[in-house]
Amino acid sequence: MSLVSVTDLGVRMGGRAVFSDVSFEIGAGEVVGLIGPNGAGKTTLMRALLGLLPFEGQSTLAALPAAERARLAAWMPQSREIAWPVSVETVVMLGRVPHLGTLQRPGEEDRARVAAALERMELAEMRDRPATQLSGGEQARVLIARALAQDTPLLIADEPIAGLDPAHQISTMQSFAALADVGKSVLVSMHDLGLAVRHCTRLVLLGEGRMIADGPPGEVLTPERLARVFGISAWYKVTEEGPVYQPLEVLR
Ligand SMILES: Nc1ncnc2c1ncn2[C@@H]1O[C@H](COP(=O)(O)OP(=O)(O)OP(=O)(O)O)[C@@H](O)[C@H]1O
Repeated sequence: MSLVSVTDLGVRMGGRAVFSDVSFEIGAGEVVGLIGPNGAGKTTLMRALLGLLPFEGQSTLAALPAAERARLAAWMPQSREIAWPVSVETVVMLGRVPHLGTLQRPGEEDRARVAAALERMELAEMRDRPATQLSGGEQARVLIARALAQDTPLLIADEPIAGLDPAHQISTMQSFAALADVGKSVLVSMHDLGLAVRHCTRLVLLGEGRMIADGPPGEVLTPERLARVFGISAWYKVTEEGPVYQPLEVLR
């Protein structure tokens, strides 16, 4: 079953095409890493498929009414600023809004989902602190927890691990894998190719104004593509500890 399908998607901005003819589907149980150099159009692609900006082509998600879309997909944008001095728990509870009727107060299930998301992102002890007083990485974890609490079949996250310490980068990617294990899916943009190879079931590579590749990580990141698209070389090996991918040198 496909959770989202985009066909011939294209976006123009500032009078030029950011990308065109992008087509892919995300099924249940996938962690799809969206990779590509700065400016390749990763954020633009995510916003377009959510219907947050004008595009050419089709997106099944963008075609849905807003309320239905919020129950199908949680969106974690790149900007991390939490503007209001409300508690961590209150911010995470906002993830439950799509599940509440007008003027309906959160119930037992909502509180349980929020507690699980706080636990998952190791925020339980900070639940009463004003979110604005947390560090940048802690605020990012609060927003990931909010997206987890939304409890949607699909989570779309724009560079969620940027700025997190190594332990929280790994545990966040493991949280995404755990979602996939229970049949949910994640579309996650990221620059850390090592973590992408290790934790994503599939990679979509964006560059040169189009989708260059879509497939298993080891097949997408060939030395030729790495050199052409990112201008780097890398060392890759499937070890007893899982796949290890280490960027090495700049080639240009
Ligand atoms: N509002 C805008 N007007 C004009 N051009 C824009 C606008 N927003 C983005 N762009 C351009 O679209 C291109 C893609 O931007 P986007 O932010 O989607 O890239 P990205 O792959 O997410 O980059 P990064 O890895 O740096 O976050 C860039 O060249 C950018 O300059």
